[in-house]
Amino acid sequence: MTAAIELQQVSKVYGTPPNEVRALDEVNLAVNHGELVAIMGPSGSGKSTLLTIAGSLEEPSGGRVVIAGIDLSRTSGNDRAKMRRRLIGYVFQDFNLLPGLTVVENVTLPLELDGTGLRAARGIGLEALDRLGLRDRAGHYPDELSGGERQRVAIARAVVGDRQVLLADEPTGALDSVNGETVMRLLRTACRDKVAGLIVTHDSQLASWADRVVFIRDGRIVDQTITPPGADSLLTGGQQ
Ligand SMILES: Nc1ncnc2c1ncn2[C@@H]1O[C@H](COP(=O)(O)OP(=O)(O)OP(=O)(O)O)[C@@H](O)[C@H]1O
Repeated sequence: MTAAIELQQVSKVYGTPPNEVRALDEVNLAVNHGELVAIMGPSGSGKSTLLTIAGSLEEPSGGRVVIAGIDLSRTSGNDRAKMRRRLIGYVFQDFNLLPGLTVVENVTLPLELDGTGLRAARGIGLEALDRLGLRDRAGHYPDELSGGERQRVAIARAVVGDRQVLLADEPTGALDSVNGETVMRLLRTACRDKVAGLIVTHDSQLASWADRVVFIRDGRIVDQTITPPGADSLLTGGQQ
């Protein structure tokens, strides 16, 4: 099976000698469709760099990134932008919702940018909101929502349409522990089928929602643990 995301010998060097920083050092990582992988590691170890490179928001200094079988180094800037809109969803700690758009408009924006008609986009957006328990908030503006609700809107926007890759950098960082658990459960659910998820978190309790936890230090993967099946349901007393 082709992995949804594949990093092959990926390195990233910022700056120039003598001030260069090797943020990633020949990282190999593959995430399959339906798999959720958590990245953990100390501050400055390269977690965010790994995520931005996996999401084609930055280019590696060496190595290859392959998304859904497509080698990004062999695509044009235009095609990469298209892939980012169509295949990859991003969830950030500060939600990144546009304040002047309603909840459903925020969710459907990536679809519309990609040419989906207004009505069709709205239908798909409402369905995604429904799945996240936010249908009744569709016409509200982001500043009328709680932090947990805003993060759920960001997840709806990230998984709407044909997304195959979900990338999240500290997606629960601004939330209390109850909302943090809810968001992790939703990310877990979003990654059950075709979507591959890669999340950065510093919270080992939340990381245990993932199928696999990858530990990174000084830009290198130093360890991996596989979460035993059913561990996430133990955390919630079986509620999914
Ligand atoms: N644009 C940049 N220019 C120069 N150095 C950078 C840049 N971005 C990141 N770095 C450096 O690369 C290294 C890895 O940074 P990165 O943000 O990936 O770490 P992180 O593990 O996500 O850290 P944190 O947990 O503190 O967010 C750090 O030493 C950082 O200072």
